[in-house]
Amino acid sequence: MINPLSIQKNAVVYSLLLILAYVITGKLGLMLALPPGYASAIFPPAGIAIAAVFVAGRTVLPAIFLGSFLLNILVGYSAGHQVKMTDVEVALLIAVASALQAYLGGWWLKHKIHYPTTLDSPVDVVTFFISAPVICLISATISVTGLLSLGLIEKSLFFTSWASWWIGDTLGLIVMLPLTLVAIGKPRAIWKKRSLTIAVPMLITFALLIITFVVVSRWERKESLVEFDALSNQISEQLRVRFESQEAVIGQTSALFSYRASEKVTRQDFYHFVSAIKRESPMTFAIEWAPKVTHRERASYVKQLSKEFQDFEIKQLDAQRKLVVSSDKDFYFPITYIVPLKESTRAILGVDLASLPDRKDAIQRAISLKAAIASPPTRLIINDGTELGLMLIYPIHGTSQDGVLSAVLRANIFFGELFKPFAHTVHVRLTDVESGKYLYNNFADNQIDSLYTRDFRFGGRYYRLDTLPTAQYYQQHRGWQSWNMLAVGLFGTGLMGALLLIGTGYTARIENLVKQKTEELKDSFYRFQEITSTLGEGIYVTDINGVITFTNPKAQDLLGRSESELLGQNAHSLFHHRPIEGSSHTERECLISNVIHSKQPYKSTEEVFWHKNGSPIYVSVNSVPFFRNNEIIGTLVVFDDISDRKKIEFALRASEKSFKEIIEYAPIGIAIVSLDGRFTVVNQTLCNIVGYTNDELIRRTFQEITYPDDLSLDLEHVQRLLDGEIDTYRMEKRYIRKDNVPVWVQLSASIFRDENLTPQYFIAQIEDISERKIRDNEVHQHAYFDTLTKLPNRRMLMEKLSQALSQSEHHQRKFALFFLDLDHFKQINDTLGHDTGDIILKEAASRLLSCVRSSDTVSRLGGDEFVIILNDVSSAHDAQLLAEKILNNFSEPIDVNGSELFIGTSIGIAVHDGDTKTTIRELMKRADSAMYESKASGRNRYSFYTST
Ligand SMILES: Nc1nc2c(ncn2[C@@H]2O[C@H](COP(=O)(O)OP(=O)(O)OP(=O)(O)O)[C@@H](O)[C@H]2O)c(=O)[nH]1
Repeated sequence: MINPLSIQKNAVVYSLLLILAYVITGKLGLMLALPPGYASAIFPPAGIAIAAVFVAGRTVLPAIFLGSFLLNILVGYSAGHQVKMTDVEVALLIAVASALQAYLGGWWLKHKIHYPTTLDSPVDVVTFFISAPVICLISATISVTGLLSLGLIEKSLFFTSWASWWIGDTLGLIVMLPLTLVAIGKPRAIWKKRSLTIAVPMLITFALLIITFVVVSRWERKESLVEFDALSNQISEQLRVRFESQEAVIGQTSALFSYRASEKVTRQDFYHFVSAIKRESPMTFAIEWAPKVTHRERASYVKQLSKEFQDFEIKQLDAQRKLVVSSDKDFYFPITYIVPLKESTRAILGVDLASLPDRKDAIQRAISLKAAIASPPTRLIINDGTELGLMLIYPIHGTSQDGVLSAVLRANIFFGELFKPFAHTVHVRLTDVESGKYLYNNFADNQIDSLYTRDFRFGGRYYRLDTLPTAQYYQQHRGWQSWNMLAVGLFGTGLMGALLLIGTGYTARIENLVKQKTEELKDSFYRFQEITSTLGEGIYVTDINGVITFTNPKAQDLLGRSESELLGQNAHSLFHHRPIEGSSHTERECLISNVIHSKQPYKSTEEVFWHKNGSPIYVSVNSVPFFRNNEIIGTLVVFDDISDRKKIEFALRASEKSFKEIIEYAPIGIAIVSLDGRFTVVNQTLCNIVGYTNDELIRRTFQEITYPDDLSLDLEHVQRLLDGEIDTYRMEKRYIRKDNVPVWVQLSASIFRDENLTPQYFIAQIEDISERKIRDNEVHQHAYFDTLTKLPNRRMLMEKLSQALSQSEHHQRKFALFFLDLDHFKQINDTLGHDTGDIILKEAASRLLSCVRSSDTVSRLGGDEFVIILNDVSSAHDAQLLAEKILNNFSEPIDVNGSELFIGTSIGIAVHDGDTKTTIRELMKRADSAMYESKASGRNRYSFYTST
């Protein structure tokens, strides 16, 4: 919690400090001012004040006002030792101007350069530098105009005063703002740091500058006073001459008395003689003769003088300095002769010189020393009695009358006339050393010390001549070099400050940036290290020369080398210089290292690195170039141990090889068939089965080489496989060999699906079953067909009969069963031989077949017996037609080895009408019995079974 009381207390302390700083730096600044006036090359408080407003705002204005006021009062006080009303007015005026300037300047800077500021950007610093002289126009203009209107500076000095004021404030601001900010500015950390980098160099430069300025300005002042010294000497010399001239005047006058030693010097004599001398010495106000008159002689003396001057009396000054008749004294020195004698001097005739103590003293000394003695500065009796002057008194003794001569000198005239021509350039002060009284003084009130002093002895007294250059002299002889040097130097100091601000700001920023970046880098390095240390992949970083600069623990582990064994080594030479087989490759040929040159990432699924123990490590590698500012600076290589994968690969390759071999050498045909039916992999056995070479076969589809009759069933199965209804199927089918011969095979097919159960391809196993088919056919033939005639045998007949019977019953269709027995066949056999008999039998079978439709069945029951199933018989008539056709056919002779033979057949016909109760056996029996009927009826005929 902030204590409001402590804030107030702080505010008071800060205000006091600001006032103190203002007054002290102001006083110091003014000490550098060139006389006359306020022309200081630097006025630090102006800068402090503006900086204070810039930092703290307008709350500091009262302190600035007070500081300025006190400073100017102090200046006025030290000048005059007492504060006059004008001093107060000036101080108030300047305080208002200073506070206004500080307020507007601080506000403007705050507006342009936001506070808190590090004041280090060139834009801010230039803004400050441009703003400073503009801001400082305020106080200079207001204050100097004020001083002019108060009559404190001459019109002619206005511009130089204004300019030096303005420059002083500007330089004060330029120099002090950075220093003030160093002292109290925020951000504190930055400004505090700058006390060494900015404040110290600036203050040292500042101090050196001031020392140089003081030395140079002293020298310059000395130079400027050369003329003053000459003038002072001139004045002094003239004064000496003038003093001596008065001694001469009095000496010449005394000669009159020596010359007329025995006679009385008459007024006439005196007038004539002294008037000539007086003409030669116009600065002498009057030359007087005052005889010594004793009290006893007083009456006669007065009486005698009264003849010339009515109401003559010996007079003296009373307490009010009024001339009254002298009181009685032992003796008197009444002024008797006076040149010039005019209205103003006539009044002092009769005045007893000895009635005034200082003059009496001089008279006595003159008489005793017998020399010209000057009186102390004294108020002359002439005019209103206020005028200062002195008298040079010379004793006359041993002549007709004793007395004193006195030369009266009016200070204003006597010295003024002398000093007047120098008045513009030199202040003169002439002091009577003994009394300390000034005979002449045109020094200013506040000037005490002189620059030139000379002592004189005149009339037995000591006088001191002091001279001092006037403001005008200074004005005319002012050497601006030192001031200019100081101003330029201060500007340079400010400029140096500015450069230091920019420089230190830049340095601080860079330092901070470096610090921050270092932290970030450290952070990111630790993070990087942390991440990389936990990674399953090996990582190493190389510089542009392929030298390792970083490795992670996994890389060290995989390569079997410690970090120190890896760092600083060339990665390629150390563990990637040769492949498993073949000769070593150079780093330039190495694709991982070549990333440096190609500037493109390189990815390899398989590379070989070498373990320290000499064993190969199979790795996948990702080599990425590192760039900084578009310049490649190295590579980051991430590698992963793929030994496990490699083992599996080897195993797979081996198993694939075995698998291929198995397929290749399998005794059955094996094929991988794409989903659209194309053979993609086939083995030799399959090629052999279908008569195509491997290349020919894999250009074909199974559809192309499937026997057309078998295709639909095959495709049906395939569809069911694809639909997932079945996993495998088996079928016997035929392919068409390359030579167009169908070949029977047994196909076993399955489908391969990926992990998403999406069908990928078919796997087909194909077995050549041609031989089995033939065998089966033969067996079938034997089982169901008669070997001799190739007609269906009894077994087949029975099956066919069964079918016919069921179909007949099902469809309510009729069929007819013919039972045939060749007539007298035994006889043929017996006479012509068994072979002939066989021929007859085959011919009979052939003729029977030629009489029926393909849908009918002709079978040999055995011996010379045949049975025909005549399907779809609409009536007995159909059977009758066939019977007749057969008989007719049999009527044709049979050619056996060139001999014509005739054979007849007896036919028995049983027509089945769909009666479900009738069995095969019954039916056969009926046909058989009908046949017997035909035999019995004479053979070579047909009979229908009748139930009677
Ligand atoms: N050549 C030959 N003769 C056979 C074969 N099978 C049976 N036979 C003879 O066929 C003759 C059949 O005679 P039968 O039908 O009994 O007598 P048939 O001479 O035909 O007189 P009918 O039937 O009364 O006209 C027998 O002599 C059998 O030996 C055969 O496969 N080949």
